[in-house]
Amino acid sequence: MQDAGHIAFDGVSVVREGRTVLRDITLSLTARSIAVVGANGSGKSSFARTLNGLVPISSGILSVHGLDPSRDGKAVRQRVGMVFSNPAAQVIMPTVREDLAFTLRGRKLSRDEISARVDAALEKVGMAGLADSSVYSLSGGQQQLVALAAVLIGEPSLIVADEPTALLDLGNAKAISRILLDEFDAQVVLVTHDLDLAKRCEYALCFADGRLADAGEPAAVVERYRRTYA
Ligand SMILES: Nc1ncnc2c1ncn2[C@@H]1O[C@H](COP(=O)(O)OP(=O)(O)OP(=O)(O)O)[C@@H](O)[C@H]1O
Repeated sequence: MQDAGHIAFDGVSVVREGRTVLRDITLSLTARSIAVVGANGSGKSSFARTLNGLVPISSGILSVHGLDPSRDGKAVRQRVGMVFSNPAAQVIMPTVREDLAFTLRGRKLSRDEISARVDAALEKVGMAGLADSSVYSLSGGQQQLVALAAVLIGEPSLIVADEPTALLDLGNAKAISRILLDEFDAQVVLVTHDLDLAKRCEYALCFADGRLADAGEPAAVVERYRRTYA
């Protein structure tokens, strides 16, 4: 597709419950990995959620890989995978295998194809041995790996991860960030308060009070963000 890997905001604002939470955002993103940093309440999650239409924009024009999230909802949801901090809220079906297979509903795949894709996705996140386990018997970190596998299995062209490592121990946090930043070969938008993680992305955005306060090379953006609190 012509616009693969291209996210464009043109004068986008978002009003939630009468309050402007994103103001006049204009940017063009083609980097493979994009960190989103900023203070609590600065608009990072609202920004992330516009990308798959979870939060509708109120004005301006938004194009995500050539799609308009407010109009092409179904296509956008197939193409844009979301990962949040709370894994328990993301797993839907009782067993790991069922949960991953659920993502593929409506894709007209045979049972064998579904099974092969489930196994491959679990292999990618290092959970191959737990396919038939109950999701509820897993640790939070393992559940987050399942949630990520459930996104990967849909072969999205963009993953939007909102604080995906916030509740995880160091080992699981490293596993999630390695998969997202080193192994996944499409685009990633990563909202994070972990500034070292942000620096590992190719590009960074910093929000302040609903405005795009800074954008550019991650180490420089992080350093300027740190200085605002010095
Ligand atoms: N569902 C909602 N309805 C109305 N306003 C909301 C809603 N969710 C968030 N907001 C408001 O939007 C503003 C931006 O919130 P958002 O969650 O986007 O910020 P954030 O930068 O992700 O914050 P944090 O780092 O705390 O997660 C805040 O003022 C918040 O109160």
